Amino acid sequence: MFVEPSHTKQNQRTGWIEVICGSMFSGKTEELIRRLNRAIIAKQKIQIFKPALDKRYHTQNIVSHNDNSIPSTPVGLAQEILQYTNDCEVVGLDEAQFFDESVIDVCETLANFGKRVIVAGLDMDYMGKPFGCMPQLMAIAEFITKVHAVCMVCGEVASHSYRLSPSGDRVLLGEADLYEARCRRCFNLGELAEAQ
Ligand SMILES: Nc1ncnc2c1ncn2[C@@H]1O[C@H](COP(=O)(O)OP(=O)(O)O)[C@@H](O)[C@H]1O
Ligand SMILES: Cc1cn([C@H]2C[C@H](O)[C@@H](COP(=O)(O)O)O2)c(=O)[nH]c1=O
Ligand SMILES: [Zn+2]
Repeated sequence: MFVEPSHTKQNQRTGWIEVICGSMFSGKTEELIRRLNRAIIAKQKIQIFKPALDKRYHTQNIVSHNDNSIPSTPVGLAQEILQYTNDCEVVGLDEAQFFDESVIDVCETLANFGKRVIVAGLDMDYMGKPFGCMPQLMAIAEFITKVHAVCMVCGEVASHSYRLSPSGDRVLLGEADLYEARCRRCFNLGELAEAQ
């Protein structure tokens, strides 16, 4: 389990970036909420953001597949985050794969200002390709946690998000009606069957 480093000297604090990545249903949002709740217990000021396009479950809150939730601010552009984060110590971002590419500079700026930045997002899309700015965010992060789901076909460790619909759009919001967590083998077998 990830244990956060402590900010020791108030006036000499360094910031950092943490990335939580994995497939759908792997527990990214749960882990983000867990870390943010611990920051709240530690009496730190937090701000949480999600891309405005992600309106599943709730327009404001971040909600996990097992119904944990925490209030957030939806933003259209990543740059808007800088307007809300002046006096906070911890910044959380969910569904980071959907943010525009300025999210990389925004995270770096926040960390350079001494803030703890926790970013959760899908590392791969439904084709098994790196998703949005997640590779760049992982490159600049101090800490990366890859979480895993359970393969819905064989029960092994799942790293992939298998799309059950024929849509070829990269962005297709949905839940278990449209996606299944799968291990590498079951993901590849599914792709193969579709191609035949
Ligand atoms: N195939 C699966 N593997 C693991 N957890 C699953 C699966 N399907 C549903 N879940 C539920 O999803 C929860 C994780 O949800 P969440 O944190 O929202 O994941 P993510 O943000 O990675 O999509 C688990 O605690 C579990 O209750
Ligand atoms: C793989 C994949 C997913 N999406 C969408 C589906 C969901 O709305 C979110 C992921 O949510 P989660 O919290 O990680 O479960 O992303 C998509 O648009 N395109 C994809 O390729
Ligand atoms: Zn499998």
